[in-house]
Amino acid sequence: MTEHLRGLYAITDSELLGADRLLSWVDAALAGGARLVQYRDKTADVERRREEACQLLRLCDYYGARLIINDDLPLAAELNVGLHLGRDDGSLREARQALGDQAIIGATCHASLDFAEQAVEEGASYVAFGRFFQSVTKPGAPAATPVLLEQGRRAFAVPIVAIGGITLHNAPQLRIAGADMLAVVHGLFGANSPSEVERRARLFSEMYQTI
Ligand SMILES: Cc1ncc(COP(=O)(O)OP(=O)(O)O)c(N)n1
Ligand SMILES: Cc1nc(C(=O)O)sc1CCOP(=O)(O)O
Ligand SMILES: [Mg+2]
Repeated sequence: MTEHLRGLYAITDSELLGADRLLSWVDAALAGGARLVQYRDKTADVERRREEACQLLRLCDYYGARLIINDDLPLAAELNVGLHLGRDDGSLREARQALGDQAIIGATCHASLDFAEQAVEEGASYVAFGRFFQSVTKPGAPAATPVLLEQGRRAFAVPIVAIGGITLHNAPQLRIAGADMLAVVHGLFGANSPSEVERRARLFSEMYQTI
């Protein structure tokens, strides 16, 4: 499992990527080296969500990457994939029990080492800190600073994910501060073509081969 928890973590956004773009933009991110894909769809259309998640799972399988579902434990359990939970998205312990030992389960920790400690205790596979920069996708997310990544590295054995406003320009400082994964929405998918998404994904991924 841990070999997937290093490098680029591509997160979809239902407002940014309509149904016409979702698969080809994610395909490009995977072709560029993304190791995890999070399906983050905030709509209530259960059937479409299930269908899109199945299609994304097939793509992830093809590229040897792993799929994570945002917020929705029943869907993650149905597809036997990973799950990301925020502070108000339900119990990590229950999710771990439902999905089993091998599932990748991530937890939002904002800028709090205490939240991270609790998440690790409750069975999180990785802890996510952020937002590190101004985010187009989630402008109201609480702010964090890169020193938190250094502290998190020292305190926890699980991989550390950085999120929030990450671009090719500002990512290296997070990589250097200790982020195992860079979780990116707009800085990856806010592009006009799949070839541009693939180019960005390749450059994010190369940060984990060269530093
Ligand atoms: C990798 C990663 N980190 C943080 C989040 C944010 O989760 P949450 O606070 O539950 O907010 P929503 O994404 O549900 O709007 C995430 N999704 N992924
Ligand atoms: C979904 C999410 N969670 C965050 C947090 O800080 O917990 S920031 C964020 C948005 C990430 O999108 P972008 O890469 O476009 O900023
Ligand atoms: Mg959530």
